[in-house]
Amino acid sequence: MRLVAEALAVARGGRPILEGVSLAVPAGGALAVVGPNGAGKSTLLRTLAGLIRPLSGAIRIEGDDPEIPPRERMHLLGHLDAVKSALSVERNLAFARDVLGGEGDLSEALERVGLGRIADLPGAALSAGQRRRLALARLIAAPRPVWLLDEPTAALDAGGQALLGRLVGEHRARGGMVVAATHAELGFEGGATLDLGASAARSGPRQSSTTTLPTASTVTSLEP
Ligand SMILES: Nc1ncnc2c1ncn2[C@@H]1O[C@H](COP(=O)(O)OP(=O)(O)OP(=O)(O)O)[C@@H](O)[C@H]1O
Repeated sequence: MRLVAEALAVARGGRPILEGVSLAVPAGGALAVVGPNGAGKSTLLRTLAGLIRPLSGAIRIEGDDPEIPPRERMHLLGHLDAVKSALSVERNLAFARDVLGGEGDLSEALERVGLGRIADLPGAALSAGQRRRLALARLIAAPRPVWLLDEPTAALDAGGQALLGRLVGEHRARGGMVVAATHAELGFEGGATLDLGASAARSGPRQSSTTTLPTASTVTSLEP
């Protein structure tokens, strides 16, 4: 499989944000999307995820069943971790798994992200880092080949960041693809970078950005 976006142009609120943005992420590949505040990193991820319709351009997953829309192959881990306050941690995960269509074991996923002991706690009681860990559990409980991660280290402690690194490494080793918007160094081994531009916050839409990535054979797992 290969995630491909070609010549994306995206506007928000009637204002052009992205123009001529192309990328390609092969199986096992990782792409860090960087740029200053307002550059359009989240906009790009939301567009890839099918939440924003581009003005022009194309998004596809090569090598996949053409009948399946790309968005159904993607996980978006956004700024808002979408935790339902009244539901327990485990019910939150069950809900997300049902919506996303996964079959992963809930208890295993919660153990993996360090939330096993608070599976019965209501979502409202979670700290910011715990909410983020619950979001990571969704990646495990409902496996999908493309992970779109928006500032994935936000609110995570050192252990949580190491966990994220291991999960990403395992996902890539299985042939999964990762696109991460970030201000931090994520250390994705063998990954590529897409820079949405230094003048982003002040001027017009991002100029054409194209990146290609190493083939899967050159991409190995990520060290924690
Ligand atoms: N709902 C919206 N309506 C109109 N404009 C929006 C909307 N959401 C974002 N924008 C604008 O789109 C531009 C890109 O925003 P985006 O959130 O994609 O940037 P970003 O690179 O992720 O920024 P940050 O590093 O601050 O998270 C900004 O100028 C922002 O004001």
